Amino acid sequence: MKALKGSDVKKIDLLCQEKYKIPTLLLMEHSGLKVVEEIQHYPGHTKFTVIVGKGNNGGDGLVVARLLHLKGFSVKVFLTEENLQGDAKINLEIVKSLPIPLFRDLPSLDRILEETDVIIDGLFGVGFKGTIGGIAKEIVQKINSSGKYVLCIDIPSGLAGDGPMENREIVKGDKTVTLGLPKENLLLSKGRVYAGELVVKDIGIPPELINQYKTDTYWLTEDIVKKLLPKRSQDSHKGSYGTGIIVGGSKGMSGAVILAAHAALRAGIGLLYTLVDRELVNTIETSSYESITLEMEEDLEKFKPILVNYLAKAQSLLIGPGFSTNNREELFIYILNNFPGKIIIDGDGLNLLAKIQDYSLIRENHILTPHPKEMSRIIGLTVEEILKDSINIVREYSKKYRCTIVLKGSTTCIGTKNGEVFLNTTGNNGLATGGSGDVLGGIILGLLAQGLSVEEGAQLGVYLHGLAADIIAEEKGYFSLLPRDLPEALALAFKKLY
Ligand SMILES: NC(=O)C1=CN([C@@H]2O[C@H](COP(=O)(O)OP(=O)(O)OC[C@H]3O[C@@H](n4cnc5c(N)ncnc54)[C@H](O)[C@@H]3O)[C@@H](O)[C@H]2O)[C@@H](O)CC1
Ligand SMILES: Nc1ncnc2c1ncn2[C@@H]1O[C@H](COP(=O)(O)OP(=O)(O)O)[C@@H](O)[C@H]1O
Ligand SMILES: [K+]
Repeated sequence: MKALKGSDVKKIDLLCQEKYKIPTLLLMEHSGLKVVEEIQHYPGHTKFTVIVGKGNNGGDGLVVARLLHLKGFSVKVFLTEENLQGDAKINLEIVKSLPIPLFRDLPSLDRILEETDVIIDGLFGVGFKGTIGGIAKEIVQKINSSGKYVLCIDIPSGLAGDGPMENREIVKGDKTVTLGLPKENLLLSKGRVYAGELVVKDIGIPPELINQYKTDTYWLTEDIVKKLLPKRSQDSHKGSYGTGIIVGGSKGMSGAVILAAHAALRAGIGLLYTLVDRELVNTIETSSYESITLEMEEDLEKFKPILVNYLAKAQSLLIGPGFSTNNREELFIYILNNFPGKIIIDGDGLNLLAKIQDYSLIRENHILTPHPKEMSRIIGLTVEEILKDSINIVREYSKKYRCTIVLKGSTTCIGTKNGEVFLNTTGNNGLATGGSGDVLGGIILGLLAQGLSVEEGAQLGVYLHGLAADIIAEEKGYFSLLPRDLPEALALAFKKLY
């Protein structure tokens, strides 16, 4: 599904009017209807307060107030400004002609909120810019301290639709009904905290317009990833599903390779090699039956001719899980320069990259899979700076390095060399255990071996990894989920998509 920037909303409004002759007043009516439709899911809530700001978000709020009143609910409107314009003004006049109580003085707000079941936030929409101050700031504070159920129209007031999310007063919603298409920041980890449950509602924008409208950010939804599934056929053999190599592991960190190996195998790979230090060979052998274990030699010069043969076997390579960064530089550089296939650089592979600081090693068929701290080591911004504006930062660096970047988190941002960003929201806090990232690397490795491009493998892999965790959590909850559970649950995740 496409995700919009604040500026896209205005452009889409204009296209609706000019190309499809749909007046914005109709879109506003539709928006109000869809918000009310969502409110009706909550029986027992009969008293509503709508907070109305001076823009079109306030106009949507006024439609909601009218429709709730017509349905017989008790509705109060708190107006921040008398002087509304355009469609919002028309809706204010309608509300004024009905017996809906209107309030304007701030001191009355505490009492009104006290008496309400649900607060509907129509203070600011995507037209919000800069910082929040004055009366608006006080209103947001009152909403947030009310303890009442808060439903945000389009976006929580104070949250920017796209771009950097500043630390300031923002409405904390229980639910956000976003209109037409989701706005970029609603899908990021930080924005999701304010949005609460996110519901996307169709407001009558013609599908032709949406299909033709170009965006460079997408929400990874089932319809997108389904198309990326590798094909399997009855008439096939292990050679049909590709070969991959995992280069990783070190003393005390053999588990990372085992997790990645199980994941690659459950992702459908035909043949899997692991390349590890001599002291790990036995451990890997006894834990991963289906993979073939290759032994790394300490003297790189002597090892090179053997290594070249190993590398020639595979289409995809994962380097980094549990690899350690001690004395690995030369081997790392050699592999990056001599493996022509698709490479996933994860964990200590990324730390080596940050240590070596030679980003010319990165090529188009490489995927970097950093968590925010690893990203910070590579690009030199702080974790906070990265999380505040992840979409634009991932876009900038995946274009700059001309590769695919998977910035992991509760929302994972995938940037491609062409500047597209895909946002993934499958997955849950059960994944917040060391080892989950190793499983992700393995899944992507398996998909790349089966012929997916780096862009496709990253999208499908990240989606499946989260979906596997969601499938487990549905039955068993979040606390006890372990990375080792994920490879097995992948089977159900694939089945859900096929
Ligand atoms: N195509 C769509 O998606 C549609 C969107 N509509 C609604 O329209 C909204 C956007 O409307 P607008 O562009 O009027 O914008 P908003 O309703 O977000 O309001 C912005 C208003 O607040 C003021 N403002 C901005 N930043 C401020 C700040 N920091 N402090 C104080 N005041 C500030 C602006 O000057 C403007 O008057 C959407 O979020 C949505 O709710 C619907 O009405 C219909 C169709
Ligand atoms: N709260 C969460 N919600 C969804 N996904 C999460 C959450 N926490 C972690 N993850 C996912 O788990 C994985 C963790 O990877 P990483 O940080 O590299 O850890 P590891 O040390 O296990 O390799 C990533 O894919 C990330 O997106
Ligand atoms: K709002």
